[in-house]
Amino acid sequence: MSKPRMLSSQPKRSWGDSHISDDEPENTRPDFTLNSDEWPPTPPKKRPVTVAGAKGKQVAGARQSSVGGGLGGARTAMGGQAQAQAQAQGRPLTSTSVQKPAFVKESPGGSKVPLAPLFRRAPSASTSSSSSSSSRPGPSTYAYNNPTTGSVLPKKRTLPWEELEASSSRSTTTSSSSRNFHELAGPPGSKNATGGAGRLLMSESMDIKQKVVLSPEQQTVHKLVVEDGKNVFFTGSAGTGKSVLLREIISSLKRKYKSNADAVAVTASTGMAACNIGGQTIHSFASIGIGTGSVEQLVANVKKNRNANAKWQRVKVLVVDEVSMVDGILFDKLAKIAESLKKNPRSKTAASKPFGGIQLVVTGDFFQLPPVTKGSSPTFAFEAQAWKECIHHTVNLTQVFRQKDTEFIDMLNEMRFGKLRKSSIDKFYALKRELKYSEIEPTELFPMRHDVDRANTNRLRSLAGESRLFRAEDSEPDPSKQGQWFKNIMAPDVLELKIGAQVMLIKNLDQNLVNGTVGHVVGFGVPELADEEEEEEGGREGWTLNSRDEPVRVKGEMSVTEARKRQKIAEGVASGRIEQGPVVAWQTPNGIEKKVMVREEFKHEDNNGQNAWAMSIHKSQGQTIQRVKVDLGKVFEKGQSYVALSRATSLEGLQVLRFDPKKVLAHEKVIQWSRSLEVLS
Ligand SMILES: Nc1ncnc2c1ncn2[C@@H]1O[C@H](COP(=O)(O)OP(=O)(O)OP(=O)(O)O)[C@@H](O)[C@H]1O
Repeated sequence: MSKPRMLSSQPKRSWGDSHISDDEPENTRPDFTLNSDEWPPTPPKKRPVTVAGAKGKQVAGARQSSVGGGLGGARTAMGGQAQAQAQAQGRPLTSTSVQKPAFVKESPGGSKVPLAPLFRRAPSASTSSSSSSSSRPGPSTYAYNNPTTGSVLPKKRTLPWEELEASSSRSTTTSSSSRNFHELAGPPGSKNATGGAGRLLMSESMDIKQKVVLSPEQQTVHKLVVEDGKNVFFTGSAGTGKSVLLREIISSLKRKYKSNADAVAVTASTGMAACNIGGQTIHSFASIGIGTGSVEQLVANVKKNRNANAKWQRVKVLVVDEVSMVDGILFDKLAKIAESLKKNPRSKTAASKPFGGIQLVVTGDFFQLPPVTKGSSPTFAFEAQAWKECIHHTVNLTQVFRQKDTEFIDMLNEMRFGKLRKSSIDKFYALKRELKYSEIEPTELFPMRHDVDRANTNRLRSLAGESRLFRAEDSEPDPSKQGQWFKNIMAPDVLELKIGAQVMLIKNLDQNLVNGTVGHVVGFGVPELADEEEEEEGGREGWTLNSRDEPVRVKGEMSVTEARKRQKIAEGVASGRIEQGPVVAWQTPNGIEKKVMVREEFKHEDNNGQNAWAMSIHKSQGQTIQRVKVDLGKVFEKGQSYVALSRATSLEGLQVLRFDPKKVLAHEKVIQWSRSLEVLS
């Protein structure tokens, strides 16, 4: 799997979203730590951080950092131009990190916008016995009835770097892992560029990725999967922590099977969703192309392919994310393929085990986006025969983390089932009012991709100043495969930015700078300056260089070493050897502005996040967004309204345009199926 590195911007690929029916990734989640004894969680201890400054080095602990973002906009043409420019400059265009910044627009200062704290709502009191309705090992379906009243997660953190001098007067923070941003078409020696003038300092301490503790119900699922080895489907409404849990499960399973790299197949229904969990599409894993043809044909094809067959033989656990978009017919086919391929031909008595004996870990919310069909009604995975035979445990997560307002949670739940009360309808209508904001504009969600592109392009064009184009590099060594990965990630492969562009973080940098955080570009800087840190903080005696490049002792200036280094960097920037990246002022959930130099490496599992002024509802699936403006006018899919509105963390941060209760629909089959779910205490 290629490890994409991300670069900078210039639209080659638009930001907004890919096609409505395109695969769309889900967001990266912060790291969570399982601690069964501890709930509510206690904040982890801060760890000291060391910083590597030079390109390609890492800031310890900030491995997941990165920004994503994108603007719709001059994509193809600019991409080609940018590429040509980069090639002309002898710069590589390969490498797969993708950086997706979230960009938004400037705003004339103002109050900070605090993000809503994480909320845990007490789960419903309903509990009952499990049922088992299959002839196979009886599937049980339950929700964990969590009696605790959780507390808010630790919020406080400090970023590792403070950029003292950026192109704006505000302080800046930087953190990142490998920096693999490359500017393509930035104006050489741009005035906007921080260039050698920027200096990144390490701030006091850095509690990078603070651990989040899984809730008891999440832990229950984790145990069922990892310790008990059960076939589990866990579901739950939007914001109940399915993605967070899945990430933890994947990493635990990988540890469990560390001697067999192919033991855990991490897959999802779409490329984008797969990318978010560091996996591949279910089709790709199974080596079945688009999955047409009979089971026999598909099995024969796999057997002809040595690698594919070996992969099937070695797999022990199959993880499937976003299962709501997996077609039920495909699910049955996969089960039969697995049974056929995993059958032991040497054993006369060997009967096929369900799904070939592979452990299944499946998650998703069938009330969200359904399988893509051409006109006909979709067949859901839960309708598959193999589903009944193979899924032994269905767990319904009940604790909503994304929203804290119980009224809002109830409204969303009604919407999920497509049945709104009059009072809720009135409230949704009332949400058409303008949102108040001081700096960061609400991110607009549209059903249609072209509306997203238009919105982002218009906003970018309306900004004064020059565009800077950044291209992601792909670390994939095989030239024929380079860049392929880009289409499956949220980050654009080429991103166009200007100072003032509103962007959205699409990776988790730390506890505060999380996927979905929005900010705006305030300048362009050089990450290499991050090498020079704390010692130079304010007011002490130091050295600088005069116009003849001679060290001169001055008060409050930099050391001669630093001065020389900065000088070299300035020269490097001027000659094009050293590339700059965007400096983004993020509005963190606790209302603090943090500036971060964005030049990150994206790995498959890092992908997450969204963009700037606008994005599609499909792409927003999985996101948590503080201020959202949703236009439901062109909603065309059941579950789409629910996905869109459930991205918001609060009613205060949600504006709904063209709300129409008739467009709040759920699939009847899903409603019926959900009634069959029972709950266990
Ligand atoms: N145990 C937890 N403690 C604190 N916060 C959590 C926990 N689990 C999840 N969250 C937070 O809740 C929010 C929603 O989580 P997540 O995206 O995993 O939900 P989801 O069920 O996958 O949502 P969706 O179905 O909309 O994609 C995120 O901000 C996540 O960080």
